[in-house]
Amino acid sequence: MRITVLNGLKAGLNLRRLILLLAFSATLITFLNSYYSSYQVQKQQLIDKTLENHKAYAAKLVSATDNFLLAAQQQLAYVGKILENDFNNQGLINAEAERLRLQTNSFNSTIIVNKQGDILGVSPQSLKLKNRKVDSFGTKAALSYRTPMISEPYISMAGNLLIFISQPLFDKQGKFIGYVGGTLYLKRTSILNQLLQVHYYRDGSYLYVVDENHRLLYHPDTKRIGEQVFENPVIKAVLKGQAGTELLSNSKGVEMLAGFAPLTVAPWGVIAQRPLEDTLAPLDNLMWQVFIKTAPVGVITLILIWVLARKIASPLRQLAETANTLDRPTTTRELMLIRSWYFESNELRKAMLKGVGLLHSKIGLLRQEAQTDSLTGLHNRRSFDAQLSHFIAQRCPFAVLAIDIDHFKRVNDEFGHDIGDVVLQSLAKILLDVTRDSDVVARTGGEEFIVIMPRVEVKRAYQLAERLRMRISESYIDPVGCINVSIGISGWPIEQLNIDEVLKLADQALYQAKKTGRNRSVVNASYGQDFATISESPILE
Ligand SMILES: Nc1nc2c(ncn2[C@@H]2O[C@H](COP(=O)(O)OP(=O)(O)OP(=O)(O)O)[C@@H](O)[C@H]2O)c(=O)[nH]1
Repeated sequence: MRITVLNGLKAGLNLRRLILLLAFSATLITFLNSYYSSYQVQKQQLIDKTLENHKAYAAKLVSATDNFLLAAQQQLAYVGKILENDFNNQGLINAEAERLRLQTNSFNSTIIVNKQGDILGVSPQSLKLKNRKVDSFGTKAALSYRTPMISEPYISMAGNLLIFISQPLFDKQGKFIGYVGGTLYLKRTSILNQLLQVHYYRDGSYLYVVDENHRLLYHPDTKRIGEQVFENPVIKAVLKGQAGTELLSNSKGVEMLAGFAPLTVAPWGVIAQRPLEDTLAPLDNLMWQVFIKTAPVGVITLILIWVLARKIASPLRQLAETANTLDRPTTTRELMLIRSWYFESNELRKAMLKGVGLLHSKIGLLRQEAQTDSLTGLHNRRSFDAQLSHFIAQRCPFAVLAIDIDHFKRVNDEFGHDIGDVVLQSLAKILLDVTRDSDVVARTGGEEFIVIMPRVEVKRAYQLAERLRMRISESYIDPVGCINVSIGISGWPIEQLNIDEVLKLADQALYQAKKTGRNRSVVNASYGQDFATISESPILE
């Protein structure tokens, strides 16, 4: 039973495992939760910060580009001022075209055109455009619109993708006489892409510029310059004149954090963006560092929880195990040895100790009651049998006296049953008084008693029986007076005799004593004729 219970405790759920489960899961959930929420908060902060930075970055680039375009237009206007009074001076025209390109480095090429579209001046000369008629989209548009202009991108007569910035020329009367213009190459080195490239970061951030036709005017991937991009929410927003931030998927499906702003001088938009993955890469590393730093503390915490769980569960576990064996005599000592170091387990142990004390005293009482004759306090039949078995098991020889009160019915009849009980109690006292401590005195029936005398031979038993009988017959029992008893004697061991036969022999001898006149002791005849003779004790009536 004990083994089964212990196995049950080991195999199934127990307090220690429950505490461990609870503490482990609470710790793990707390750790994961704080780890996850800290990751989420930091991620959001990083995204917000990156978006804001890129918005500011786009705005800064817009301002720089606006300034550049304004400056470029001012330079053209200044050349116009010089030429309007002297538009027939070919030398001046050549010199101004050259100065415009080389002095400020704003343009890749410059041209000065009359109102008929004849190219009067060009720089660099290598373009070989002088005296030719304008033929490209931008140069023709400048001729027809006659206003300060920034063209959309187009392929020039010389085969370059470019934009054309122009300023109309008017004479003193305000009549249109031609224009001065400069190109910015989009795919080759120009002041514009130098300006934008300055802000190229190595952290994965990049920017691009689009015009009103969704065409890329600038992009770090020069192959894409000139490409039109329509399915991009940020481009749509910036071309509507909006500035802001957005987390979007680009044309290649890559998640981007974008800040954007529109130009004021041209219908263009600047978009600065950074892949989300690149933005979050340092965070992943940071979180890994946090994990590495917190892991030892986490492991130590789990070990502490494990140790504490054992310590908390240990006394309760021992109490639970002991609770299954409360009837064992060693239980109290086992309970005392349990280290109940906290209030509840200590109270439980105290309660169990109290319970075990009560249980043991109750068991003792019950055992005593179960073995005692309630009227006389002598051994009862069950206890007598047990004692007998003990002697037999120990191979201890003994003599048996079967004692019966003579004419006890008369006592009952004359004095009543209660007085009869008093007589029985008095006889029990006399028997205890006369016999030795090692003898077993039992009341086995109404007025029948048996005395077992260990290590006493039958002959000696007869002498003792006689002494006993004499003592009883001399004892005055109020109000009955003196009573007599008859005693039958047998002994063990005798070859071939078992215990029932020994008792039967004692009974037979008692019957013999009654039959031959009562108030006498008779040894069973099977112990020899001598005993039969000596047992003819006088009848005292
Ligand atoms: N007071 C009392 N009487 C008991 C008790 N047990 C048995 N008796 C009585 O003991 C008497 C036994 O009577 P009998 O068996 O006739 O024996 P006896 O009168 O002693 O006569 P003999 O044994 O032949 O000498 C009966 O009257 C029973 O009622 C008991 O516990 N208390």
